[in-house]
Amino acid sequence: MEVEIKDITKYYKKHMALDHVNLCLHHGVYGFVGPNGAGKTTLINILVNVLDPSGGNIFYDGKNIKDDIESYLDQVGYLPQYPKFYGDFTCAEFLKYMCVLKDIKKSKIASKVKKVLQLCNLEDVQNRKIKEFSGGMRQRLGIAQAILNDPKLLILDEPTAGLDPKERIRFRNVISNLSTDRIVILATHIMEDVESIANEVILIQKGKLLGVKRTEDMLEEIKGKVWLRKILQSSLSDYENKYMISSIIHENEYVSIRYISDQEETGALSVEPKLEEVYLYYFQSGEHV
Ligand SMILES: Nc1ncnc2c1ncn2[C@@H]1O[C@H](COP(=O)(O)OP(=O)(O)OP(=O)(O)O)[C@@H](O)[C@H]1O
Repeated sequence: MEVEIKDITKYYKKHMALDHVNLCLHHGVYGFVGPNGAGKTTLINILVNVLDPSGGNIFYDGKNIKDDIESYLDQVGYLPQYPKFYGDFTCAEFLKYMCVLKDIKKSKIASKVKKVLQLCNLEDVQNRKIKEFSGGMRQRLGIAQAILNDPKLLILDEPTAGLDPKERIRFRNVISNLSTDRIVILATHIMEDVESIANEVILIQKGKLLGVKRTEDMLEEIKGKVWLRKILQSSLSDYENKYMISSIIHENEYVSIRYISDQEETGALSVEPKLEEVYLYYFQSGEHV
């Protein structure tokens, strides 16, 4: 299984939202990461055929998706950034309805719905109306509808935004269990999610692909560049002007800061980097990719 994104550009009027993006994806979970407005949703909308690119092509297993868009879309599952549901449907009714829209054979609907309810931990609430669902339950329902057709390419646009930690972990586990033998693209700003489930990270900024990196390689790259130091409150602004600061904890007249510096920082403690700090390192200046 291979998805190849070849030379994709997208203009919104004169604004270039994607600038000759080239990318080749194989099975596994990819974190799709970049600042607001980087072009993630635009590329996703092109991948799910909601938008046409201004230039370039997408190939699925070597075939241009435009040559047989129906067969390609049969392989795609998609959870949009802001999914809409019919609140008066029960969870199970909604999934059955989605099966019909997805053209799933009538004889298979009951077993498909049962399977996704189980995978997404929704069995207990299958007969409740969606309007009564919490944010986490809605997101799991969003995944459930996206995997009804057992897609080989599963695309999730910011699926854990707004979820509490327990629901996020639950959601991450669901995604991990789905990741064998398919491509999962997870667009997110939550680096903790990327760290715990993605094998590789696609980095995008201002419409340009910066690279595809393994999470452990990214962490390795900034090893020895993250520092912890206790400073006086009064010198905080100097540090803020000079460094990328990833955390600030106030303790009376002192502040504990974690910050990123390429230089050896005498008097500061070198600490294990977090993926959030990698994000800062890559995107604050854009120089490091
Ligand atoms: N329909 C549109 N018309 C005009 N410009 C658009 C449209 N959709 C997106 N853009 C612009 O294209 C660029 C990429 O937007 P996009 O939504 O793809 O970014 P994103 O990485 O998904 O951002 P976020 O993380 O905030 O969701 C931005 O500059 C945005 O303002």
